[in-house]
Amino acid sequence: MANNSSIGIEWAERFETLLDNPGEEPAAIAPDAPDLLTPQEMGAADRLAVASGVRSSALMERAGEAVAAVAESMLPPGGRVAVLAGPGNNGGDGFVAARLLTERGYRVAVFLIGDRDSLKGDASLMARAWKGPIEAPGRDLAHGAGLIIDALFGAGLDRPIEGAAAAAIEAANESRVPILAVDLPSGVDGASGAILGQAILATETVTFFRRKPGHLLMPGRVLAGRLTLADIGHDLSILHDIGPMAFHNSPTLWLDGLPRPQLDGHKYDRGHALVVSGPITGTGAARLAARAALRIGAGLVTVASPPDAIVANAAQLTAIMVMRMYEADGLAEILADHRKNAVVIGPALGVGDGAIAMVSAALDSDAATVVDADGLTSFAATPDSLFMRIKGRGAPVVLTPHEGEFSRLFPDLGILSSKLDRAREAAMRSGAVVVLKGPDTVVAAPDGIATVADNAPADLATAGAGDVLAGMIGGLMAQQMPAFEAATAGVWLHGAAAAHVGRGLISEDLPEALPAVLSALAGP
Ligand SMILES: NC(=O)C1=CN([C@@H]2O[C@H](COP(=O)(O)OP(=O)(O)OC[C@H]3O[C@@H](n4cnc5c(N)ncnc54)[C@H](O)[C@@H]3O)[C@@H](O)[C@H]2O)[C@@H](O)CC1
Ligand SMILES: [K+]
Repeated sequence: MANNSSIGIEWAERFETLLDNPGEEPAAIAPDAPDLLTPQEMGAADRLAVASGVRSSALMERAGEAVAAVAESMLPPGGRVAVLAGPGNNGGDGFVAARLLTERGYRVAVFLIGDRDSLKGDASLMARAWKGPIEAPGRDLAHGAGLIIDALFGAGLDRPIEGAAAAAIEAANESRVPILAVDLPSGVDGASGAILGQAILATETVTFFRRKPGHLLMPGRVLAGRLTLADIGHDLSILHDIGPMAFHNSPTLWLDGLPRPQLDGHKYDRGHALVVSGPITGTGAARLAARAALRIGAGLVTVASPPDAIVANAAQLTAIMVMRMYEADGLAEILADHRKNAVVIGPALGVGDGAIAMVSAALDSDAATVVDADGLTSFAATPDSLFMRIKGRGAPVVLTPHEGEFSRLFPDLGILSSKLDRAREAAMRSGAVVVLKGPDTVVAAPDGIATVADNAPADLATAGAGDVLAGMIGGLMAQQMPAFEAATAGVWLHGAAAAHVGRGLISEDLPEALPAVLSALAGP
């Protein structure tokens, strides 16, 4: 099916290349290593490392060492550190960091939730290697401390935090002392970024081998603070066995596939994007999308305009063409010209039967289609009819809902706490690539491959920004970029364009910032 993604496959191939050329492999883990491992996958990675001959206690020692190193960067020698240790291996990392920091001249107090004798395995081993006192945490646990190390819960968190652990988290947060979280801020679910009961608000977090989705998804991203990724001895080949399905949205993933104008190329080689305009009262959204499609490199862009809005559109467009469109039949006629190979429909389209008919006409064509905004909301009562049309066509479809539009099309998926799972379920159900927008935009393909973006500045929450994104994705698909890659690249470029503009951003600025962003990506 045309919607299928190739990022997972490409990434797997890159690992093959890395494994075949070990000399080219960087010694330290690249900070933009894009794969994300769920806590379950990370558990598998730990087991695979141990199976390959690495001692589990060595992994924990290195994890504690990485925590101690970051702690040293946060507090001068001689400072007081309060380590909060939990009942599992996250606590074990805390005991290692406590011992190493004591050896390096820090004054360390360890507070344990639970009972030392109940600790198991490596955590028990590391607790025995800690020669200092162990206290039960009270309200004053942070008193006099210059740093708190949060080693309460990490990957093993499996229920809401309450009781003594919740009280310790509350005391730590209220103390205003900087907090260094081990692996995850305690209380944050590593798979979803959701808070289970109560969570640490960390200044910094050290995690191991690869980031977890919870480090990028909200609110986990905010609770984690600055993130350090530490290599604790996992071999990269492990990733090959695990086959991660989620990735941090970064250019590493899609830059090779980003369309570039060719010297011997022609504008007709770069596709023709059609953007459907709303009625006379709502034409600006289509023009924003059209401008974005042109800026991102589509060879030709046309706005299909209802007759009553044609003057408004024509008066404000120059390089972009305008065509008169008589409702759904008119759209079908325009799209019968197969050179128009991508269509963006939905921004300011209006909600109702007219919009349903027009989206259906777009989906009956051969053009790659982006359905956004009113185009989505119009199917709130009949989402299955939308999904049937998507599944019944050959060309790819990208749906770009924000949370509100998403809940109208997929009302039952609200119970899933993970945005990743919501987007994946929606992609599977609809047959489309789903872009679930927000500060942590997730792009998911029907086969389960997904990306999470973290580069959107707060300024991007402005009127019309979604129209620009839809146009960018449509413009990339007009240039033959596959749907999942186009959506992922579009989301990142959208965030980068907003960051380039900075404060005072309005949506009109976003297409205008693309040349600088694209040029920077293209290199010297
Ligand atoms: N497995 C390994 O080989 C390694 C693990 N490492 C560390 O180990 C951590 C994972 O260790 P674990 O799997 O032991 O998990 P955790 O240490 O995160 O917590 C597991 C323990 O907490 C309990 N628990 C879970 N939720 C709770 C709640 N809400 N209230 C009270 N108790 C709760 C569980 O029953 C279990 O006893 C990682 O986050 C990482 O910090 C590192 O040392 C590196 C090596
Ligand atoms: K933690």
